[in-house]
This record gives sequence, C-alpha cells and structure tokens, in this order.
Amino acid sequence: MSLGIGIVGAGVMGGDHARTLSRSVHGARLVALADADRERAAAVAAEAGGPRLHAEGRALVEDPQVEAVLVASPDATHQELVLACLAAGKPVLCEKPLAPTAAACLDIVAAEVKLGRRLIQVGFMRRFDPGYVAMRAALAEGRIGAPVMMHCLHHNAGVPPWFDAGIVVTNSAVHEIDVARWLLDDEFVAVSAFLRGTDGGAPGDRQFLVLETRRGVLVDVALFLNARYGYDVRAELVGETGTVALRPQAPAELRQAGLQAIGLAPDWRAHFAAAYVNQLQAWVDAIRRGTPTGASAWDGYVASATADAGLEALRTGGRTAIALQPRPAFYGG
Ligand SMILES: NC(=O)c1ccc[n+]([C@@H]2O[C@H](COP(=O)([O-])OP(=O)(O)OC[C@H]3O[C@@H](n4cnc5c(N)ncnc54)[C@H](O)[C@@H]3O)[C@@H](O)[C@H]2O)c1
Ligand SMILES: O[C@H]1[C@H](O)[C@@H](O)[C@H](O)[C@@H](O)[C@H]1O
Repeated sequence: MSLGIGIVGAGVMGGDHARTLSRSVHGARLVALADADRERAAAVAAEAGGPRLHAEGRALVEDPQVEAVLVASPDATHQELVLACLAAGKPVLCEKPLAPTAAACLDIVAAEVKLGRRLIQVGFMRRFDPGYVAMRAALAEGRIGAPVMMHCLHHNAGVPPWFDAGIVVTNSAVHEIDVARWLLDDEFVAVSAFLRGTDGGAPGDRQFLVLETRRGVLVDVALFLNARYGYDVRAELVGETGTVALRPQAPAELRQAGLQAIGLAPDWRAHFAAAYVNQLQAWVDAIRRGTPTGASAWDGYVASATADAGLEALRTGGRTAIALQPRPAFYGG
C-alpha cells in the first residue's frame, strides 16, 4: 500500500512538491493539502490527483489518512507544525530552515530526543543534487586530496522587498552552510560577514560570508539576491591536489552571432529539479524502510545556529565564533 502524504502550504514549493509527488515519486500518494488560500490549494489539487483540502496545517497533521507530512509553509510556521507532527507520531519532511532561529530548532531537537524516534527530515535538498553528490564522492575517493577551500556563489533573479539582510542568511545562505558541512564532513567554528551596497535591490541583498571549519577549511559564499539575469548557483571545492566543481546545468548550448551560451533557470525549481525528486523519493523510501535519511533535526539546528552567528557577524562587522550545544548521542557520531 502506498504511503499517504499530506502537504502543508500550496505556494511555490508546496505546489512544486505536490506535482513532483504525483508525477515522479513511487510508493506514495498525495492524500491531503492544507492552505488558508482555498483558490491556490484547489488549483494545486487539480494538478496533483485531487487530494482533500484543509484550511490549516494543524488539521492536516491530525487527518487520519495522512501518514506523513511535508511542511512547505513559511519559515515562521515550521516549529509549531513540526512539533505537532512529533505529537501525532508522524514522519515529517520540513522545508528549510527547520526554524528561523537556533533556539526554536533546539526546542524541536529536544522534543524529538524525548520521543526517542527519528521522525524529522529537513528539506536541505542539495544533499540529493547529483552535482553536489559527485563533488562529495570525488573528495571521499581522494581525487583532490585534503580539502583546503570551497568557493560558493548563490544568485537569485530577485526577491521580495521584505527579504532583508537577516533573511538572506537564515533562508538563502543556510543552503551553503548545510551542504558545505555535509560535503566536507566538518563543522564550522567561526563566520565573518560583509554587506555590500545595492543597486535598486533590497538592502542586504549582496553579502559575502567567510566560514572557517574545525579542520581549517575556508568556505566563502557570495550572495546576490536581486541579480536579475537568472538563478545561478555555483560551487568549487579546492583540495591539495585538484579541484572539483558543479557544472552549469543546461540541456543544450547555443553558438550564434559570436556567442557560446547556455540558458539559466529563472529560479530554484528548474535548477534543482532532480534534487527535489531525489529528496522526496529518498524520504518516502526511508519511511517505508524505517531508517532515516537526509538532514536530521540536529543538522537543522546546526545550520540555524551557524546562520545566527552569521547574523551576529553582520551586526558587529567582526568575526563571530559559532557555539554549538553538545550533540545528543541520539543523532549518532
Ligand atoms: N528547498 C528550497 O529550495 C526552497 C525553495 C523555496 C522555498 N523554500 C522554503 O519553503 C517554504 C515555503 O516557501 P514558498 O516559497 O513556497 O512560500 P509561499 O509563500 O509561496 O507559500 C507558502 C504557502 O503557505 C501557506 N500557509 C501559511 N501558513 C500556513 C499554515 N499555518 N497552514 C497551511 N498553509 C499555510 C500560505 O498561504 C502560502 O500559500 C519556506 O520555508 C521556504 O524557506 C525552500
Ligand atoms: O527560499 C529560496 C530557496 O531556498 C532557494 O533554494 C534559494 O536558492 C533561495 O535563495 C531562497 O530564497
């Protein structure tokens, strides 16, 4: 019998996950969708097999037909919904960030540890992207020697005006924070942050972060969230004997009028399409097998604690140490 999934949020990501689930994932079906915006929910439902509709996330979590929950509502709603899933004993894939602050993430971690069962996966989908997976494999196979530096670039075509300097860190840079620590299998100990002026974009839409790991690897992240020309994510890992980088993703290359060009996706949905499919399939398979996969609630906490230190570095203009709570044995390692 396939797994009954409920999705909270029928916006950009909830809609995308609903379509991915109904078209590209085996072993699960979308049985419910929740959004206060009925029209939006109905439009998504019509494209995704006609799940039943709820006006609010909590009602969906309690729906007996829902065996597992995907939270794709705004960041500020995650904590309450994930805690409700734990209380109901239902596995949950929560979009990143697990919660907007480290303190909120720690509450979630404490609740999961108390329950004694790993039910939470955080939607850091880059861990399932074929490009990052290949980079990690090259490092693990010793192809580039010991890691020394990692260069990351994260450009959005545009963001709404409420996307301030802090949200750039907690909502966007948090992807690089998670994927770099996963790739390097290392922990960040300090962060420095630099803001640069804007050219008609939201204040804080251009930032440069420098993160330092316990083993001394330097990771830089250049962010520009109103870059206009398209969605652009790059990464290159520099080792002692070579480098490995993400390749541009394009099905074809144009040569015309003196140009050699590839197209860029308008946003993350097309750019990371394979990662979203792989993440959802891995989540469903993991629930059916009974062994967790992907980023844990602890990883969600570490990413948000590192982002919090990034916010402090932005405020003070100085290098900020990252202080993590001791890792519960429950999360292994
Ligand atoms: N992994 C990624 O690459 C990625 C990309 C974009 C967004 N996100 C994350 O996904 C989440 C959603 O982002 P989005 O861009 O889809 O936002 P969105 O604003 O497009 O959609 C959010 C939807 O949630 C609904 N909603 C709000 N509170 C709710 C509640 N309590 N119960 C049910 N529905 C509720 C809203 O009405 C809205 O339709 C955010 O946490 C965001 O950070 C992740
Ligand atoms: O919420 C989105 C999403 O997480 C994307 O994956 C990221 O690239 C964007 O910068 C962010 O605004």
